[in-house]
Amino acid sequence: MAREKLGQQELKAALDALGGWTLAADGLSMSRSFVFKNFSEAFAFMTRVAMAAEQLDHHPDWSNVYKTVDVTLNTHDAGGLTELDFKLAKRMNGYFGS
Ligand SMILES: C[C@H](O)[C@H](O)[C@H]1CNC2=NC(N)=NC(=O)C2=N1
Repeated sequence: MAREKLGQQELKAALDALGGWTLAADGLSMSRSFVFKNFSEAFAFMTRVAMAAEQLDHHPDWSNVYKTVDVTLNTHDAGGLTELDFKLAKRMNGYFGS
């Protein structure tokens, strides 16, 4: 259920409700850049997200340069975006504070 690809309308609604994330041109993934005050804060965020990712068994594609964490989410198995991506994205927004 949680790993089923969302339909076009579900996807639009979920993205609007979430806030801050951009849908890729092909519609198969979504991305957000999180910018922190410094490296420590960026890495603390990544640590919290890593715990959540393990809990959900759902993991981000991400990179970190100094105080910026660039994240892309999708569900490989489903070949697109699923409920799980939105669960993880919501946690990230929560840890970030918006
Ligand atoms: C076996 C295990 O459940 C899968 O490999 C999980 C792990 N984490 C995952 N994370 C993401 N982002 N997409 C997946 O399809 C995925 N699959």
